Amino acid sequence: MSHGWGYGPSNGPDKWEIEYPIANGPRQSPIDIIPREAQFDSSLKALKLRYDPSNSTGILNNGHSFQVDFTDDKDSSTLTGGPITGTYRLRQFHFHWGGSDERGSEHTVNGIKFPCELHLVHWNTKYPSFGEAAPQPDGLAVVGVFLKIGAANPRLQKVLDAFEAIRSKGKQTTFPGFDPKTLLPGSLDYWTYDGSLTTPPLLESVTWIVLRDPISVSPAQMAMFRSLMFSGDGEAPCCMVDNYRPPQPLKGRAVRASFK
Ligand SMILES: O=C(O)Cc1ccc(OCc2ccccc2)cc1
Ligand SMILES: [Zn+2]
Repeated sequence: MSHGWGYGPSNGPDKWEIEYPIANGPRQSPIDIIPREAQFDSSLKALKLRYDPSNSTGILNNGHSFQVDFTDDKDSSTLTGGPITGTYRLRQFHFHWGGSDERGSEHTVNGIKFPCELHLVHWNTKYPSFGEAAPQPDGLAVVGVFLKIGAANPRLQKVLDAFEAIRSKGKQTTFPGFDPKTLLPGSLDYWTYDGSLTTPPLLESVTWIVLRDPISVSPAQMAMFRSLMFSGDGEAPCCMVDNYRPPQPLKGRAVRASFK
């Protein structure tokens, strides 16, 4: 039975290099973002995120996180502008979080961890599909949004309310009519750099677009994230927590800012 990667002591981020040597590659993610070392780039365009709620289809516990999937057979939910050229289509969004409020995000800012981080995954339509785009250096663009402890987030609650149907690995249910724009902060100011998937296969194909401003999440809502299970029904129960990869070496990469 394949051991499979995960976030535990025997299969976690420090072990991924064994099966995925690119883990030590030149453009790995996440990274620690140091704002005063980011270069303001006046040529960076504003992010344009146009999402059609009718494209949301389902929500799935994939054993590493949960994801909300979107139909991506048309240019109806897209990312344009920002640091990218052309049109990228929304494929799915998912989160990474910690076992307590002082950790959980993948990217950090001046070494500070947030309790949770949202990733909106888009693929470059110059390629015929997500699968063909995923290995290409300009194949994917992921928008990262930090979650910060504060007031309960009613828009996020719509996602959390689906959890009872996807408690354990492999469970999924329909999730129609959800607008991911409701999970974005008021400002779309961002940092951007060339990076990778933050989970195996760790492909170095992601243009990262990390929003400066967080959205809110309450402690009770964070507890709901932690009520999901890495484990499947009939397996030894294991709470889905700390499903984040720590920051990786920058290796000379530039981090650009869309704002002063
Ligand atoms: O947002 C992230 O964590 C990066 C990331 C983005 C997309 C993603 O999709 C799964 C996947 C992508 C390519 C090949 C196999 C599986 C997996 C990770
Ligand atoms: Zn992610």
